[in-house]
Amino acid sequence: KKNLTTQLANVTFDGPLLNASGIHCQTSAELADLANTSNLAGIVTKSATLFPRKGNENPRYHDLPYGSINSMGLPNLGYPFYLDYVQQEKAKPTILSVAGLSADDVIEVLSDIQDSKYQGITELNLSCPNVPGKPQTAYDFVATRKVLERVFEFFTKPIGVKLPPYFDLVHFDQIAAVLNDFPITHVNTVNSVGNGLVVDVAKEQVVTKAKGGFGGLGGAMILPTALANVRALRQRLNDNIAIIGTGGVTTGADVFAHILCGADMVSVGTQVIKEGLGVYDRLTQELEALMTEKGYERLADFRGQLREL
Ligand SMILES: O=C1NC(=O)NC(C(=O)O)N1
Repeated sequence: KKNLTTQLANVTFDGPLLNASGIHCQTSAELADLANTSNLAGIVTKSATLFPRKGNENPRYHDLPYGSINSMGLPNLGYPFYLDYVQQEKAKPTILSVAGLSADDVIEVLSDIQDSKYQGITELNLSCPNVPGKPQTAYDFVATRKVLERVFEFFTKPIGVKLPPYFDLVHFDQIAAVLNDFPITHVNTVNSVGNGLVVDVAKEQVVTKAKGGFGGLGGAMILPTALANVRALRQRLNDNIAIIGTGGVTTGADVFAHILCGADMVSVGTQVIKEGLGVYDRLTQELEALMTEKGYERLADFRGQLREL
């Protein structure tokens, strides 16, 4: 057994693995499953909005050999349900994910969280690509600064942000310049790669209904993008901002790679859907075997130590 404990904000997790927000975390039953999942160190809730949402029409999730595409549209039970849940949850630490259809909605939800007894970590999802007509806020650096300025006028509890993937080094510089101005506890990078399109050649049609079939990409195919975002943000963000690496994890080596690029914790989404919650045991075993092979005892022995040529 290795020492896989990880610190995020004021919380100690007994391992590095989380569920990606949105995956098996929307209902009481799903959340209870997560509480009973070995080697899942913490629970991230489905991004919650001011009011409950049914989300987009089906089909809205499609599995692929190399990953997934989804166009869920933020289906959730409304933030009060999740705020109540995280104040009850005792089995393992939680990250309460929130999203807004407008900045005003975000402020209203976060005000209630600020006034609540919840002392855990909150995560502001600024990157959902699947609400028709709504932008991925974090692609707009001015809007992102504005909403964070409004948040930190009153919010004093631990809070991080869920980011979309960026693809231009200048954009890494720009988002880091915004985030470094705020007392956020972490960034969670990446959300799905927005607005991909999967074509069913046999049927000559798209595979998801909303937005003409455009949806967020996940799974193995986005690993290099996820690793680049973890690495680039680790190189640019203040040391006191932790990183949750998300995207493309299917093996223990992928978990190792995320941590090598600088991730403090790693979340898993698509692979949970493909393999089930037993995936956390497998990823942990594979990570520990790799650490043994390489002579590492703790995650800090190799975190952020990716070598250049
Ligand atoms: O932030 C999100 N990312 C996704 O890939 N899908 C969900 C969603 O559509 O609800 N939200």
